[in-house]
Amino acid sequence: MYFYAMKILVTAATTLEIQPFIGFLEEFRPTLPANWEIEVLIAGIGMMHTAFNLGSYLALKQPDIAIQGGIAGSFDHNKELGSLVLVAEENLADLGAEDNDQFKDLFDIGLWQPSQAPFTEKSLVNTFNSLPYVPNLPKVTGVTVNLVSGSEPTIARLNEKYIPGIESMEGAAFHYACLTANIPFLQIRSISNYVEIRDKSKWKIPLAVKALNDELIHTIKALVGNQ
Ligand SMILES: O=C(O)c1cccc(C(=O)CC[C@H]2O[C@@H](n3cnc4c(=O)[nH]cnc43)[C@H](O)[C@@H]2O)c1
Repeated sequence: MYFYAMKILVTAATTLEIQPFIGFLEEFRPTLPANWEIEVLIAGIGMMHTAFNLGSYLALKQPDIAIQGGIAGSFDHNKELGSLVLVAEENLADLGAEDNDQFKDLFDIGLWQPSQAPFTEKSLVNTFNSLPYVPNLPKVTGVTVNLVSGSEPTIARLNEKYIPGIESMEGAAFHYACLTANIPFLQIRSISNYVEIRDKSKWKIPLAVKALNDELIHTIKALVGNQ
């Protein structure tokens, strides 16, 4: 017998990334406990689309938990393509000013303060620790960019400044929206490629999508099971 209601949002940039999960949900939804809802939002690629679409959704629907799933680039070449990570904190890694050959973010140039809400010491940290289930995955720092990194100087700069595990184009917008709206969240990423000089032939998108979707399905089943 289930006594409480639960609304869960699963969001991704593209349909391609979570198509298998969408298929699973069609069959799983009728078996959900009464008063449970699981919805999918395809928010679009990049921070602008994610911030607007997710912000609008959260304001209207106010889910209890939000999960962002997506593929990502790994800075760590020891991580296998198709492996999964949980993003513990996010950084906006290309919002700022160029000072000759130096990049300065908005904290460096004093336009933002390191602990202004919802930041914790310059990062968008997932500070929620009361979710009923958290996947047991390696926790990493994410950087979010508008321009996918594909040159040695850029990769070196990001490694030095943020010590990131992964790079995406939406993670920081997701953390920002959920922290601001006070909605507990998880960002699960599956490694499709290494962050390196662009060579799309080396990307393993189907492998990463399969791993991501298996994990999303497992996470939803665990959340329902842990109610
Ligand atoms: O063709 C390209 O050069 C290209 C570059 C980045 C992403 C794509 C995609 O088709 C996927 C978009 C989606 O993937 C995430 N993603 C995956 N790997 C990376 C990365 O190394 N750096 C940043 N983002 C990445 C991203 O979140 C996008 O939503 C094609």
